[in-house]
Amino acid sequence: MSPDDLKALVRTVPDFPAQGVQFRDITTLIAHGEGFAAAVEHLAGWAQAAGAEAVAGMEARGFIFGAAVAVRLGVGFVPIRKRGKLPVATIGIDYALEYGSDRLEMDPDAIAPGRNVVVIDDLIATGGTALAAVELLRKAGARVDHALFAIDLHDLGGANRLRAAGVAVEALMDFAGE
Ligand SMILES: O=P(O)(O)OC[C@H]1O[C@H](OP(=O)(O)OP(=O)(O)O)[C@H](O)[C@@H]1O
Ligand SMILES: Nc1ncnc2[nH]cnc12
Repeated sequence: MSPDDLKALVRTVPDFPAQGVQFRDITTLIAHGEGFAAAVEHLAGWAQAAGAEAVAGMEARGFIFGAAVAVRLGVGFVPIRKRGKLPVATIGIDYALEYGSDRLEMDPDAIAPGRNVVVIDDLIATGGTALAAVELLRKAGARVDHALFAIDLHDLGGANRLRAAGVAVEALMDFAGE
């Protein structure tokens, strides 16, 4: 399936979770077996070309694509969690979202220092989540040079913010970001 075919599988829900936000919903994409597999295959190709030694994904939607790509490549998966979920001492960072703010945490033992980790999420909007994940992984000693997304809301500038932080960015689909 081409990226245009995949784009047609994404549902747009107006005014969720706040007035004026066009929510780009992957539920309909991942419900489609062939579409989900094709999206994972595209992302896995990029992750392999980036030399991924591990994949990191952000709770919750980043787990869906990130874990699938990790299994596809036969590498480990690093879960970047929302606040208060991990049973051990964590490193954490507060960050702003298109529609609110939150905190990401990770177990510093989840990745060996020096490992080449590729960050994967369903979507990049402002880039706040992905930048926080990159910062956390780097704090844990990982090398983070690549981030991959199913969807880029390009008007919101997140991909360029990541590039300014030294991270190469690829996305399967572009959507207007309002
Ligand atoms: O580029 P940003 O402006 O940071 O926005 C993108 C993030 O927002 C969504 O997650 P959300 O925090 O809504 O959580 P969820 O995955 O649990 O639904 C999405 O899955 C990304 O992680
Ligand atoms: N517009 C949007 N649609 C879906 N997920 C998002 N995360 C941040 N902005 C989003």
